[in-house]
Amino acid sequence: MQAFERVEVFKRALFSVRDYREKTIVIKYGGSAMGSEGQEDTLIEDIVLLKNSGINIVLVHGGGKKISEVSQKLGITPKFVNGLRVTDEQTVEVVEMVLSGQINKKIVSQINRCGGKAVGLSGKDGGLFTAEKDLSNGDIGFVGRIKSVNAKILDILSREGYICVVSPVTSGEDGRTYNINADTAAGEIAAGLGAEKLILLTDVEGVYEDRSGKTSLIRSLKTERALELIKRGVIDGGMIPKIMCCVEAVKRGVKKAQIVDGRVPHAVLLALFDEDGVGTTIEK
Ligand SMILES: Nc1ncnc2c1ncn2[C@@H]1O[C@H](COP(=O)(O)OP(=O)(O)O)[C@@H](O)[C@H]1O
Ligand SMILES: CC(=O)N[C@@H](CCC(=O)OP(=O)(O)O)C(=O)O
Repeated sequence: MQAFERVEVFKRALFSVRDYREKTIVIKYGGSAMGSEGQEDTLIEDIVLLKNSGINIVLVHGGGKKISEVSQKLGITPKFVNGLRVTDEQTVEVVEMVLSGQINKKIVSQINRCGGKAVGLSGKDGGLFTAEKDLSNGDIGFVGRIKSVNAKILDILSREGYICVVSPVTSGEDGRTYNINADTAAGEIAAGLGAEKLILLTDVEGVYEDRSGKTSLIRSLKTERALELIKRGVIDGGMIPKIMCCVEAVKRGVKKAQIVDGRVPHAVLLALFDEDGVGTTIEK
């Protein structure tokens, strides 16, 4: 790259940092993007760098793959309805152990080791989420629907320099533990905080129009077309809750939502500073 081209890149990045300063970016880190070689270190680095540049970061993580692995070891066969895990009493215990225990604490300690200040929260902590049983897909057990997000707790921690790392497990008003899809939780948090952007990191480049080939990556998607692609069956499985949460988030005031390949090193920096070059952007 020539010197003048490099300068252009620096300038673009500096202007973007200025535009995002003091705004909130919600990042959802999906289980299927976890564990690719070297990628996790760059994600943690990016998050700490962005926070140090004055951008508020909230990281919501999933861990569906790991939950399925542990469940299978315990003789439970994972079952999904429209991308949501059928969650019986035994499964919800596995979900809480894996998400709020193992994965949340691992990410918190990685951020702290990298020079950031991270706090791990589940929906239970500080009353982050109020929830009730989600019956929109029939009765699929202890799957929750978020009724409200306590944005204040996230604001207080953010203002004090903390990066909030959120596990999508919470209690319902009935005192039971509920499993919430991490995309849905991230969308609710983004809407609750009036975030500038919601970034979903996953294991595909973005949304494909034709699942068989890379050439069909959709760069930009309006909410109506996104819903139509679900109806036509082009979008299915774990991509359904992703699209639904993006659609809901942008309807409720989040400026943009982006689905990007989280297996790529520095995926978050690319999503913020090379917006047109990566993933699928969902706008109203
Ligand atoms: N139209 C589509 N374009 C891309 N991926 C799709 C589409 N429809 C369904 N998918 C599936 O959605 C998956 C991502 O969802 P999921 O496995 O739940 O990831 P995560 O763990 O990141 O939440 C992709 O790996 C892909 O198999
Ligand atoms: C209700 C429901 O489906 N909950 C999810 C929560 C974890 C998650 O969403 O993880 P990913 O982002 O890695 O898919 C589950 O049990 O798998």
